[in-house]
Amino acid sequence: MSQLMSKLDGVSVFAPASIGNVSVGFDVLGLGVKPIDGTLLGDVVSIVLADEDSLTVVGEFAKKLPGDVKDNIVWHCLLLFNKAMAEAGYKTEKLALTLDKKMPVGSGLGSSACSVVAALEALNQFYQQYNQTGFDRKKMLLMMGEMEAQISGSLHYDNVAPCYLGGMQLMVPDADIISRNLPQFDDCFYVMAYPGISVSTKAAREVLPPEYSRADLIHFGQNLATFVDACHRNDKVQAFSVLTDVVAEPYRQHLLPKFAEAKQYLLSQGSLAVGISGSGPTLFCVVDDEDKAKEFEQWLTNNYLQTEADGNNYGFVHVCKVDSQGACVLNTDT
Ligand SMILES: Nc1ncnc2c1ncn2[C@@H]1O[C@H](COP(=O)(O)OP(=O)(O)O)[C@@H](O)[C@H]1O
Ligand SMILES: N[C@@H](CCOP(=O)(O)O)C(=O)O
Repeated sequence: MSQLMSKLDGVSVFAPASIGNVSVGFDVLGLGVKPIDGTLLGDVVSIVLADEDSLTVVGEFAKKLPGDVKDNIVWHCLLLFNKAMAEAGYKTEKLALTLDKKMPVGSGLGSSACSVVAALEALNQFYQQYNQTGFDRKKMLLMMGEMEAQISGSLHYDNVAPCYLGGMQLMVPDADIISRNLPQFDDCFYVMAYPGISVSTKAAREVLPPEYSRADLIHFGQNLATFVDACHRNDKVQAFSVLTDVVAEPYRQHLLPKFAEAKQYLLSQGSLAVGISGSGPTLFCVVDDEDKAKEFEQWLTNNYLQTEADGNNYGFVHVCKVDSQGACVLNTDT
């Protein structure tokens, strides 16, 4: 073991928060985000060689996760990764995993995706460094999608893809590609307001209607197509002018106290767009002026945060920019 340990002390991977749907692309559009003040908004998974497989959960939101670590999605990621390694004929080792759960659960910030991506990428990085085995981008995305589906009840890549790859990701119906990067607007700020209450993704999917009208279908297709076209032409005004959600927001906003009032206020004050991040309750607001972003951060802190049933307030607001890097290995001294 000591000879093996000297070969590789361990690996830590950070996976960032993301905005699922971005209003116009239900289940098919997602954006990785990072706070401009350097806060690590995302989960970290660290791995070292051990005598037994184990998972330890630490961090601010550890207590919100299942008590038995075998119910934690990170544990399922280890099982899935080991199975894939065996199928590929690669050797695996006993590992001690630590999840630093920095992300609130049921927040609309892609919390489960952060854990899934950090875990699978940490395992992949570990084996790439340890014995030059592991998987390519496509296999990794497929495993990430499988884990996200297990936890949320349906397959959607709009959190795992931007969390893993960074930037704005558009899911394409081609099993060889899965996701394509869309050009983004470098001068835009995304003010992310997590009110501190939890909304389960599964429950927020169940409130959606099973069918949509022809008018909604046309509206949806036109908004998404116009947004994608505007991103490619670097036309910020056009892009954000069509950021309207006809699929989820009308049916979910009643789950988000004060969302409608906050949206109305922020749009009246010059925000380019306001929407529900993922399935909520986090609100995102787009602006292209840093002072305005900070002004909205303060307003949302005063007006959008809520008190949980236990009397605590777990909410926060961050001014973010696009995270173009996605999941990354942290230096051991980070
Ligand atoms: N590592 C983990 N991170 C997040 N959720 C987890 C994890 N492990 C298990 N869970 C469970 O998965 C569910 C995730 O809920 P979900 O609403 O999908 O969260 P989010 O929208 O924040 O990704 C919760 O019931 C949570 O207890
Ligand atoms: N497309 C999904 C996104 C869920 O995101 P989360 O951050 O709430 O897990 C949906 O809208 O259901």
